Amino acid sequence: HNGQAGLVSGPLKNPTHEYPEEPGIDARDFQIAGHALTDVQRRRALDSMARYLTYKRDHMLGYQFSQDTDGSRRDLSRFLDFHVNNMGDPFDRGGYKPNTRVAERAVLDYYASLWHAEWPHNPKNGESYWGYMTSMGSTEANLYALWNARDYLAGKMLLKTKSDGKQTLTYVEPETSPKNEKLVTPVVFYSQDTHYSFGKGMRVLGMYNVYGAAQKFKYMNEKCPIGDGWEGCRDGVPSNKDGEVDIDKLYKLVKFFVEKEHPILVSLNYGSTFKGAHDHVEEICHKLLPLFEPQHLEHELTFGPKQKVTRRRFWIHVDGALGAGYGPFMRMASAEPHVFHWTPEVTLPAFDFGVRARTKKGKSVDMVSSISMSGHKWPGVPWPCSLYMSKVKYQMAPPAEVPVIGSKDTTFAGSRNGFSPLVMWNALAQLSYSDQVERCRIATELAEYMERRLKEIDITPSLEVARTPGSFSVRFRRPNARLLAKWSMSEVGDHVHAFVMPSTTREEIDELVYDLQTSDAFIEPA
Ligand SMILES: COC(=O)[C@H](CCSC)/N=C/c1c(COP(=O)(O)O)cnc(C)c1O
Repeated sequence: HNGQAGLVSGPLKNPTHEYPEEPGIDARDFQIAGHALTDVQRRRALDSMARYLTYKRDHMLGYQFSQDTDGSRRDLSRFLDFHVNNMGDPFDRGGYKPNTRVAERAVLDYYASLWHAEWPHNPKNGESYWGYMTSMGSTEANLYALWNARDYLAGKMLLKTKSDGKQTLTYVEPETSPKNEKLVTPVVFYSQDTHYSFGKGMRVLGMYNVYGAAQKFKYMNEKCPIGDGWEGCRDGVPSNKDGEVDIDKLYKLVKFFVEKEHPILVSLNYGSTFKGAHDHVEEICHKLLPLFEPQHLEHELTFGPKQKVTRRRFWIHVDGALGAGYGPFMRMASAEPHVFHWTPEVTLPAFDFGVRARTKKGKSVDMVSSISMSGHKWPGVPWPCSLYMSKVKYQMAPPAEVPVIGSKDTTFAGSRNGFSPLVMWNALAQLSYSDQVERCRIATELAEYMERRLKEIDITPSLEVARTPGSFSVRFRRPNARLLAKWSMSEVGDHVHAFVMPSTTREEIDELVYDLQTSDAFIEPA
């Protein structure tokens, strides 16, 4: 239509843009313009979408999205009659009353307990947890972790609680001068297997990884502390073949930047994107703590106006987008096989707020500052959402009390999804810890089954099947585009992965194995 006022033409019938098409979906059925579609037109479009999604749901093996939606439609469709919005801090009442904060807080408490945080949230207790459910996926939770860490490490504003329990904003801004710039410029360490959205977050926040910091602060003319050279750190800290961060190289790089007086931000994967690997969080924390003593542990920063604040100058974040959802239950089963009647193939590393290390003087230090987890991966919420969790003592100052929403707001967004907390709550409320362990057992057995069946496929060249122990991701050589689309495969180089989730079935695996044995499975049509 020409955008003029008055009569407008009907929907365009011949799209001028060549959008990517999906078989079974005709873009022309979905075009909308000046005239409303008839009910028949709308229903035809929606029916075609339902048919398309049904097929794709039943053939989705390529992403770590559980396809079971835990009865959300059955139990929660009535809530689509409400305009819920959890804007503001989840622990405030907030001015917008159609909200589901009580469910959000219950979900946060559930994971705070599983992740060994002090709960319930208590603004007067710096050691107690604080967190919120995001409107985006773990990309938002990781972005928030980077932002929280950056401002904490730079000595920026923090929520403070006065003796009378009232929360005030203590304005702290480091008295930086050019010579002090390094004091407030954190260097971000993460493995090369880290999700690409982490790099997005760093660009948004103007933060530096090892390579960027070496460039900005002109360390490139010094010998890189790891053999790979500075170029070898461009995309993060090198990983091993299983997708876990190389601990020795991480240590050497962190040591280099501690000695340069930078604050240190380390993000560790727990269930990495492609290989489903678990960084050894507890071992890494124990190895790094001596580097942080004493200057990075109790560092006094002089702030204006003439305030001194003691801060840590390191932050350990755990990107548990996938693994923070199952990790607690896998570790429960490993710790008490007699209770759960199953022992996982490996004991996954400790990863949460319960990880502590001892200083040289024997003082016990809590090491993990924040955790992110996607709700739409292991738990099965049918759209992107996540949890961000940290501690009150690290919580950033909100913009001053926000009268318009009747709440302080330390979350990232303005309006916040209030439906996700309800879906998460409903999913969690149906399952006991034993049920959760059973989900892990079934998924593990299916991952082992998939690995075994794929390895039985005798083709040349080999399928190169691989699975990191303890991972639900089975990797193999990339098949043709038709099979990639059929199974929604995620590819890295000339390999793909199939992720086994609680919704995966043996039938799906058998059909995938059949497909991979067809004569053209690895041949692209001319
Ligand atoms: C190829 O797989 C992906 O890109 C998925 C997102 C789609 S679900 C697989 N992973 C997202 C992800 C993210 C980003 O989470 P989302 O924003 O929820 O997609 C953060 N951290 C890790 C370790 C991740 O694996």
